[in-house]
Amino acid sequence: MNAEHQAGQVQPVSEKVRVAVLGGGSFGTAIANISATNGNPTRLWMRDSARAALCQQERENRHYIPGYRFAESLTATADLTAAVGDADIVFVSVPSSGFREVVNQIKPLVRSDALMVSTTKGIEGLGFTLMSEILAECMPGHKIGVLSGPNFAKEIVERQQTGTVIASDHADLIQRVQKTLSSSYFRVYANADRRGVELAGALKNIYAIISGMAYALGAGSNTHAMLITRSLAEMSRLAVQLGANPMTFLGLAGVGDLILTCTSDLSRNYRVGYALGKGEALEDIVASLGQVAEGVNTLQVVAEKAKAMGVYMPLVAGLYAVIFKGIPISEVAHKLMVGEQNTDVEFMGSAS
Ligand SMILES: NC(=O)C1=CN([C@@H]2O[C@H](COP(=O)(O)OP(=O)(O)OC[C@H]3O[C@@H](n4cnc5c(N)ncnc54)[C@H](O)[C@@H]3O)[C@@H](O)[C@H]2O)C=CC1
Ligand SMILES: O=C(CO)COP(=O)(O)O
Repeated sequence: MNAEHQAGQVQPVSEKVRVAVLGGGSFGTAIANISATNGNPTRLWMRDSARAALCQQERENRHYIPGYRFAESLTATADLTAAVGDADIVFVSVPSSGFREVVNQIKPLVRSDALMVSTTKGIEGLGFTLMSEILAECMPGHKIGVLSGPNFAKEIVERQQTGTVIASDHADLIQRVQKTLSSSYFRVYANADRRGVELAGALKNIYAIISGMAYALGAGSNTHAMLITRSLAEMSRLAVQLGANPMTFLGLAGVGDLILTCTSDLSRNYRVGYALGKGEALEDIVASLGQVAEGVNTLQVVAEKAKAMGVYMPLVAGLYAVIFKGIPISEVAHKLMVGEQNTDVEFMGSAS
């Protein structure tokens, strides 16, 4: 059950499930409404009670996704016990910075057989911990999954045909999530490589920043193609060292999400890179974004990890030098092009 194309093997599961989605931002709202549109009683939890009440009253999350009408089965709430108490599936869709805090809050409230799924694309700095590892650590005994793919919330709510990936060691979790979320515009593929799918979703944000920066500096099509391809090589090189399946990087959660976020200004990470390329200061960019761009934190965590593990990641090192050491982009770009040639083996495994 390793390949994405095996999504077609869903067993019929007739009953609807009770769903909780934690995090009332763009993606949490989109996932919750997909589930509710499929008829599943779904609670969307947000920490701000005034906003939850407003969303419930207006039947939309006007702040994050204006005009996206809530399905009848969707309830917005700030009551965490009510949200997760009877849930069959809990999706955690808060940014990585708040993930552990939220998981610790729900720990005593969730049913022992509830399926836990992270949709968050980030890495916790302390110990290079993935979100599913936080779930495993804080909620032992629960079946855990990761949902990731080329999935702009804005396009999901427009019902643009979209593919995503649910990754888990547990076939029944995969089937449940497929049944809960699948529709004519949202296809959910299966993958048993949880680690690879999760790493891919987090790592691509770094390269989206680089692509946005290159675009701002007027890079041509040759440059963009080189950047995206070398990004894929670099991210899979690290992930394989961390136990991921390289094939995952040829799928939707890998190259699919990388292409999406490296080529579209709907990506917040791409927009951060674009603004950096135009000379704006990082603090100003992040402050004006109003939404999370996980790539900046992920960059720091990954740069340290690559150094500690001795994994060759020149693009990560280059972006780190630009953002955190103040080295001019032109200098870094020049070094990347004329650096030691013998380390630039194109394919993994064919070491020089
Ligand atoms: N927006 C998108 O297209 C996609 C986003 N993602 C991932 O989903 C995660 C969430 O992203 P978005 O919903 O887009 O972010 P967002 O910035 O739109 O919303 C984040 C939400 O989480 C809430 N939040 C932040 N810290 C919290 C805490 N400690 N406790 C409770 N709530 C907290 C915020 O108040 C806000 O409602 C990120 O890791 C992102 O990479 C994944 C796929 C697509
Ligand atoms: O992960 C995403 C789409 O798949 C969203 O990317 P951004 O966080 O860069 O907007």
